[in-house]
Amino acid sequence: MAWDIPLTEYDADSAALIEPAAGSTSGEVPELAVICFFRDVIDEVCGDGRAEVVATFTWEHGSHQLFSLQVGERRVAVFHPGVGAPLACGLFEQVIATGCRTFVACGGAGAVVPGLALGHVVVPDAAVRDEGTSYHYLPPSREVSADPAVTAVLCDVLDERAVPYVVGKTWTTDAPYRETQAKVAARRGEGCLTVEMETAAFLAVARHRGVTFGQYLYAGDDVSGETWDHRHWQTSSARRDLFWLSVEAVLRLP
Ligand SMILES: O=P(O)(O)O[C@H]1O[C@H](CO)[C@@H](O)[C@H]1O
Ligand SMILES: O=c1cc[nH]c(=O)[nH]1
Repeated sequence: MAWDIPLTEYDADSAALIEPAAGSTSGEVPELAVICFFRDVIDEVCGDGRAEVVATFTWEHGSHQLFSLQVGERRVAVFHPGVGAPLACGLFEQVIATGCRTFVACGGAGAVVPGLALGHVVVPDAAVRDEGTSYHYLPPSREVSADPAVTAVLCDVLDERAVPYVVGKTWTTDAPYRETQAKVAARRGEGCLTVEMETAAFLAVARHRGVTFGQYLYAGDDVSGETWDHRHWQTSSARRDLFWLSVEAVLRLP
C-alpha cells in the first residue's frame, strides 16, 4: 500500500528561505565539538567558569551555551543540543553555521536487545529513520548510515581504553511514549540494538552540511522486556566516561 505522506516529498532542488544564523560570538569558536546530552556532566565540566562561553543560541524555551573547553593544548566546543531531533538539529545547524566542523555526540538510549547492560557503550553505524527531521535533509530511505571512517576512529579510542562496546544499528524515534512491544520486536528484528531520538537526524544533517559526525551511546533504560525497566539510567557513571571518550575521539578526527 502506498501512503501519501508529506515526509516523502524531499526537495533537493530549491534553496531554503531561512539559513541557520551564526550565534553571536564572544570568543574564538573551536572547529571540534562534543554534543553532550548530559546536562549534569556539562555543568560539572564547563560550569562556574571552568570553560569559556563563546556563543549563545536563544530559543523560545531558553538559551543554549556553546562552551570552549581547554583540553591540553587544544580547545573543544561543548554544547547541549536539547532533546528530540528537531531541536537538536536546529542547534546542530546553528553551531555548524558558527564555525564548528567536526562533531562527536554522546547520549543515552534505551536497550532494545536483552543483555545490553546498563552503561554498555554502543557505537551506531546506522540509524532507522523513524523520526521526521532527517526526511528534510536526505531523500526517503529506511536507514541512514554513519561514516565508516569516523566509526573506526570512535572504535579505536574504545579499544585503546579497553572499554567494552558493540557496533550496531539504532532506532531513532520521535515518540518515546509509543515504543510498543510490537514495534520494539520489529526493530530488534531488523537489527536495532538501541532506541533514542536524534541519531538518524544528526547523520542526515551532517551529510547535508558536509561536516564530520560520529556518536557514542550508552545503554540506559531497558525496553526489551514485557515491561519497561528504568534502571535509573540517568545516574549511570557511563555518562562522564562517555563525555571524555568523546573529547578524545573528536581530537583524533581529521
Ligand atoms: O539521554 P539522551 O542522550 O538525551 O537520550 C535519549 O533520552 C532522551 C529521551 O528521554 C532523548 O534525547 C533520547 O535520545
Ligand atoms: O528515546 C528513548 C530514549 C531512551 N529510552 C527509550 O526508551 N527511548
